[in-house]
Amino acid sequence: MVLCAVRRQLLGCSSSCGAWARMLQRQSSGCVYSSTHGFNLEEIKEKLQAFPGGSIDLLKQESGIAVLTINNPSRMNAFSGSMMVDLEERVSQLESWTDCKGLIVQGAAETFCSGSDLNAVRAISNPQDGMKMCMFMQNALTRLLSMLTEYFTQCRLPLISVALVEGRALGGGAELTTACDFRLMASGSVIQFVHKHMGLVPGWGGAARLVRIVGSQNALKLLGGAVKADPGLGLQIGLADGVLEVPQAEEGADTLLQQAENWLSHYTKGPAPVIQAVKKVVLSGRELPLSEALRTEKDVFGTVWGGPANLQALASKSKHK
Ligand SMILES: CC[C@@H](C(=O)O)C(=O)SCCNC(=O)CCNC(=O)[C@H](O)C(C)(C)COP(=O)(O)OP(=O)(O)OC[C@H]1O[C@@H](n2cnc3c(N)ncnc32)[C@H](O)[C@@H]1OP(=O)(O)O
Repeated sequence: MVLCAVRRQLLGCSSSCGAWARMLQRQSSGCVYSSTHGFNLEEIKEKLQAFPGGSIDLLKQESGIAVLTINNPSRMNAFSGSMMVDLEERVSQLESWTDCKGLIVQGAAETFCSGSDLNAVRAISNPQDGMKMCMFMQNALTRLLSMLTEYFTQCRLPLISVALVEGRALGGGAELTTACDFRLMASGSVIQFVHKHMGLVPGWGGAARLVRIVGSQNALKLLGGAVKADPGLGLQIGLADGVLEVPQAEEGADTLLQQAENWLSHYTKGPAPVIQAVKKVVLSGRELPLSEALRTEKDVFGTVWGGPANLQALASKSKHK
């Protein structure tokens, strides 16, 4: 009890010990949902594994840029239950990759993702199972984007991410694009929140993130109208951060993935600790109250001030006396 009182005093936290303990437990688990929400990770993983098909493949490269591929081409890269479990495990792998700087999320076979596997959706269409799948995917995608919430106040995946959208990103696939910092759309591609046509709204956190990306009016139009956002509209409303030309068959043209890596490398060039610090200070500036954001910035600044990259930069400028 004393510890709670001290912690409350130090942090000005007026919450009860119980709430603080629950928050710490959620914070330490790094997730939005925990057992206090009736969320049992192992139970939902077992249920999702019952719907096999496809995979989520992860390639970690020397450059510090990883490539995550949604791989279920026979189903337009629809997310089977086992792919949802794969995704959570790949996020955990990325969180333990200390040299990470960037991530590109793409789909296999020239398309992005057509959302949840409808066969799985039909089988778990009861409210209880739907809620559990929703909480599972929200936890995984919140960690992927390393969004800061009142429970998840530590950036565990400080990399800069890009959704490389080719073909179609529909439903949960559209939501997955919003769990990346940037979206690069190939010519002819479409991002469409088709949820309304399914009698649904986003459940993987896509609505909350979409409002932050395009604003509430544009989000209302995209969701209310199930609007097909092509690259032109995407650029216009800020949903897309760039448009890539699909390379023709001629030899030597950069693939879409190479174009995306070239684009991302402008922002990930430099030592991993510095790039990771950039993501952390931007995240906290975006999502924390000002005083907390300033404290976080101070703390992150302290991790790079006088560090190897800083000292090397100073040494290289020593001739400028
Ligand atoms: C939280 C959101 C989340 C949820 O509520 O759980 C969702 O995402 S719900 C799902 C939302 N997604 C959709 O509604 C898209 C459904 N698919 C389509 O509309 C079309 O397939 C397409 C993506 C527009 C492509 O159309 P087309 O080019 O005509 O190809 P096919 O329709 O023949 O598809 C090829 C093949 O792929 C199978 N497929 C496609 N999408 C899915 C899917 N989401 N789930 C399962 N299977 C899917 C489709 O059935 C075809 O298979 P075969 O019939 O065996 O050839």
